[in-house]
Amino acid sequence: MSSAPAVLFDGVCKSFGSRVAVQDVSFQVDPGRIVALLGPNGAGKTTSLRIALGLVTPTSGRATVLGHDFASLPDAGRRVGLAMDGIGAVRGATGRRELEIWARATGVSRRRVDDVLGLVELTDAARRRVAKYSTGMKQRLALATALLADPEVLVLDEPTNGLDPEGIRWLRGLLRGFADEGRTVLISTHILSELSQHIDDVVVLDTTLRFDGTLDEFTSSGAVSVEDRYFELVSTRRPEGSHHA
Ligand SMILES: Nc1ncnc2c1ncn2[C@@H]1O[C@H](COP(=O)(O)OP(=O)(O)OP(=O)(O)O)[C@@H](O)[C@H]1O
Repeated sequence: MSSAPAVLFDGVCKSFGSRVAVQDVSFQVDPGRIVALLGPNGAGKTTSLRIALGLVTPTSGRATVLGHDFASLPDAGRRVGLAMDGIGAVRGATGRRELEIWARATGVSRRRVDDVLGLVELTDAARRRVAKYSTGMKQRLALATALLADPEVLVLDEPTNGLDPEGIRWLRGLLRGFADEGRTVLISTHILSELSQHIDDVVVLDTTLRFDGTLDEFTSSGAVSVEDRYFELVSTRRPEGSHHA
């Protein structure tokens, strides 16, 4: 496994026309950590993740994953697992079929498809069409896709959306087991409530970097609630139209 930072942002800026989405953001995500990327709607979280994954080119600065620009990361498709909106869905396919397509694309054995279906507890639903899945089941399938190649880094956009409390608890255990093996999880979220249960480090963005440290530092060792600290750090009123659909 790589000894480089799992993810590194170095002075990253991104503007879309005159709109500044991300401004001079630098932080590092270390291996073996579960890190939450927090911020209000339109704060630049998705843009930042897309920059790290080579899907968006920064206006200036640089982001690396496992020590490389994503585009030049050897074996990137297997070393980094992604669960983001718009990635994965294959029209009309069953859960198993969708995973098989991804397995073939990344050179993963079909046996691993059964393994990840078991890991995300979708074995019994594997032959049903994804279109009929509940939101929580779709989240599990997205996670299965991300885990397929047994990656070193997992990047998950809002992974608890649609999960019930039992599902959230299950996800927590799964991610902790993953990080305990020295792998890294970067989660983008704006759900604060369950953070304290499964996060090691916190990065707060609101166009600029507002915080980067451990959860313990974030809450001043429990003296301040996650919510109170968050609202101290971000602007609560956002200009009209700052949130894209
Ligand atoms: N492709 C694009 N073209 C123009 N503007 C964009 C584009 N992508 C993002 N933006 C703008 O950049 C800013 C940051 O958006 P981004 O999606 O990164 O925020 P976010 O923190 O992920 O928000 P949310 O929590 O609502 O998903 C917003 O003002 C958004 O409107």
